Amino acid sequence: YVEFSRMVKSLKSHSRYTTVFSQRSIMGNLLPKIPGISRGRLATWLEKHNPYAKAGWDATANITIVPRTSVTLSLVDAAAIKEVTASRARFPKPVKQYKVLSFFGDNIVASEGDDWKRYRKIAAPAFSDRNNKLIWDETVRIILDLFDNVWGSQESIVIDHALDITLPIALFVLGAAAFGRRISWKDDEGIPPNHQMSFKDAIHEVSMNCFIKVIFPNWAMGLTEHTRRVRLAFEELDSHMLEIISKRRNAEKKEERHDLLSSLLDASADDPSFTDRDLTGNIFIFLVAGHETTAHTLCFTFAMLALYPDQQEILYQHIKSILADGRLPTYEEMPLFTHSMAVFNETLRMFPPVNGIPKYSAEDTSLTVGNAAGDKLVLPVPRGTHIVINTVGLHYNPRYWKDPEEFRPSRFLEPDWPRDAFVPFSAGPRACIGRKFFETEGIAILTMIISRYKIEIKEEPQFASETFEQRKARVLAAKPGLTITPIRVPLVFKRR
Ligand code: HEM
Repeated sequence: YVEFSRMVKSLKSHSRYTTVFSQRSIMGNLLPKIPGISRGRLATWLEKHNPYAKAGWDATANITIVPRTSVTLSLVDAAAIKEVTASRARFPKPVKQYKVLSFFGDNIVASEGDDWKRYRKIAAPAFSDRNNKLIWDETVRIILDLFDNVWGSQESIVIDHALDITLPIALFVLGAAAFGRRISWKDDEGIPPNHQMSFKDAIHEVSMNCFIKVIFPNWAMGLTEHTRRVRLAFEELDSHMLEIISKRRNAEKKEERHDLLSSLLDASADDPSFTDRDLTGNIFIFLVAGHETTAHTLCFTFAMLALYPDQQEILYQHIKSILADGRLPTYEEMPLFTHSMAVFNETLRMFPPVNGIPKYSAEDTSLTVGNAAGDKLVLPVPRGTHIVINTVGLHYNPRYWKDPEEFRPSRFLEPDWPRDAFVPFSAGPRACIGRKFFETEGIAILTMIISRYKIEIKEEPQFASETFEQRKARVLAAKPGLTITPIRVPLVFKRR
């Protein structure tokens, strides 16, 4: 209580609001917006920069009572965010909040201090240029497989929800580039002896149902057929992973492989304290961290290009200028696809999958925040204060982004775009280690699809009379998930 009252006092007259439940509590995540009780799960996404404009400062404070009395400082000021992300010791990650992600073992995401340093050091070589080349080549193979063996000679392909293709694409790339296991669109692998599920089915079930494992304790997973299947998938993926590891360790002839698992195995060979559990924990976390984030970003990117055909045409013309003869793009050409990168950056600005990045203050300190008028305010930040980097509020902050509601990829082609005000991958030493992984697969996917197909929104009779704004709101509607989730993006891919 003493700590809490010190935190509240330190806010002096700074803008604050009180709710019973914090966003960190289960109820805070379940309840809708009820003034004084809960902010609602989608609050950060829906409110964007508005609460800060109203408060007159690019930081607001939320006083909460459950799970315990606390003050959460939410930031949309680029300089303050840079300071927080750069100072890992002063503003560490509240790892307790991530412990639920340790089902397969401790890992890089759910650790801090020396453990995290060790994991990061071992994981870093896995995200090398050689792995990026593998990601590119595997992505090209997966998209060609989609074109040839799923879409075939059809002139137009109707997809009821774009996630139906972006989730498998992201999963197949992870299967190949993280686990070294190729998965194809059509083939159904059989169930190997000693297993009740194939690797493909286990990895699919696990990645689609992570949130169930996060929410339900193990005993409750036995209650329904669906949760029992999810539990089985987790057990099966665990044993598939351990088998892959043991096969690689015991292989007589070591193949030269560049997938994440092989790199982790090589890098951990000199560290006897790095166990198989550390390996499964870290490989699994790449799946959690890299699947939904990538699939949702691809889905919103396709939706935006379909909603804004002029932007799609600019992108198509740029891709065509590089691949004039219709050939496949190569990894070496990746830096040339500047428009593809700009489209992704603009989508990640408008739809950052991770809406809030949590930190806390490990000492009594202060942060300087600004406002639209150019004033500065020094906010005392007592030890124990929770901090949230609000990526949505920052990305829609008009101090940094002109007309933030507009989809304008060209802003990322300007040499002086505000880099500190763009943090979809966080920043500083704990920034996303998979950023280049995503960019590599993303550019290969977008370039191949746009060079062959024109993306349009599916026309449906029941929506014939809607305005552009209504259509946009419908197509871009999102719900909460591990990351912000598009509800239904119906598209048509028309062969060019
Ligand atoms: C659009 C794609 C992606 C986005 C927007 C994204 C975003 C983020 C963010 C915001 C963080 C910081 C989280 C925090 O501090 O709580 C993070 C960390 C991380 N991401 Fe990503 N990510 C993406 C793709 C990937 C991929 C493809 C992988 C791996 C294959 C990956 C692996 C990781 C890992 C291991 C961390 C923890 C790093 C550490 O703590 O040292 N991410 N990501």
